[in-house]
Amino acid sequence: MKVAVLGAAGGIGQALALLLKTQLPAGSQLSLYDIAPVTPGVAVDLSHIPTAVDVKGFAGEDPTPALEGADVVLISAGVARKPGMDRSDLFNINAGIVRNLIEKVAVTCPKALVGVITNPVNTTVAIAAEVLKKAGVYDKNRLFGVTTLDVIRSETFVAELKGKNVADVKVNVIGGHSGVTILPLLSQIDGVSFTEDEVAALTKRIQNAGTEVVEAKAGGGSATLSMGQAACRFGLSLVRALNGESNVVECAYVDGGSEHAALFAQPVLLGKNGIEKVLPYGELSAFEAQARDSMLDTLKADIQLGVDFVK
Ligand SMILES: NC(=O)c1ccc[n+]([C@@H]2O[C@H](COP(=O)([O-])OP(=O)(O)OC[C@H]3O[C@@H](n4cnc5c(N)ncnc54)[C@H](O)[C@@H]3O)[C@@H](O)[C@H]2O)c1
Ligand SMILES: O=C(O)C[C@H](O)C(=O)O
Repeated sequence: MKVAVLGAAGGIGQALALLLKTQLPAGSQLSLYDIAPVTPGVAVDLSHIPTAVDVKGFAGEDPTPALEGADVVLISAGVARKPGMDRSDLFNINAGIVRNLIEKVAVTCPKALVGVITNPVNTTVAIAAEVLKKAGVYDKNRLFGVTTLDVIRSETFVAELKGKNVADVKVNVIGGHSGVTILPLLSQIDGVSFTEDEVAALTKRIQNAGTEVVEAKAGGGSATLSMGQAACRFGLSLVRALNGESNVVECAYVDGGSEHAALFAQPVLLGKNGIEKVLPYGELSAFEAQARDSMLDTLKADIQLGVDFVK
């Protein structure tokens, strides 16, 4: 099994690479790529950790050597927010970065499962899909926007608020990955109930959690460590499914035939070919149904921006 991380010298990339080096199954290969010249050194550093995961690092303009033979590609290359910015403000720089990297994926490892972390995810995944279509290798079951951070935040905040063991709290988050498009389904959590005020406040906190980190880091970037953990969880789920494990389910932003938008985050069952089945997200409360419906104009506009960028 070979996992490639693109953007591997960055805040997310290094945290993710460390977690993968310690948690990928024995015999896996970890392939790190970044334009930053330090990247081979990051790989040497990780290679001293005693696990049976082989690590190689590549720098420079061309990601091809890192992508050769990759089964899973996780992309966190690009710029991060500073206070006062929205994720959409990253579009101008990150759109071109994702397009160029996916063009290489299309040629080098078109069958890989690809997880896009780079923001604005609502748009960069649309860009990735269009690039893969243009190259004639698009498989909607193999492309994912990584929204796992919204899931782990929801689980953490709910456990904190309700005094639960976080290991017992499971939350699905649907929609997209920015502001009002992030919709945690709090009404469905087993054994937990909320007042209307709690639902409103918690939903808002989860939607603004990225900004909470950006402001706390005060110009030093956005979530990197929690995102490294989230991306590791998602990447390992892809690997487990590729290795034949059953019942691997994650929420992700996918082209899953949603009635709401061309790309929509919801739970998916993962298998050897990526998405095995798009799962229904269940019944919504009145609050959630209203929130879902009112996010759709924003989500569709974000997707269209990506489609237009490639066309
Ligand atoms: N999906 C999510 O939930 C989520 C969460 C947090 C951050 N993000 C996004 O992830 C991205 C990365 O965040 P970060 O904190 O790691 O940023 P960072 O600046 O620390 O790291 C980004 C890395 O990308 C590299 N890079 C830039 N252009 C590249 C290219 N063309 N090819 C390869 N590498 C390239 C840089 O050299 C840098 O090492 C941002 O867009 C951020 O908004 C997404
Ligand atoms: O908020 C950001 O800019 C980064 C990321 O999308 C997050 O949710 O933390």
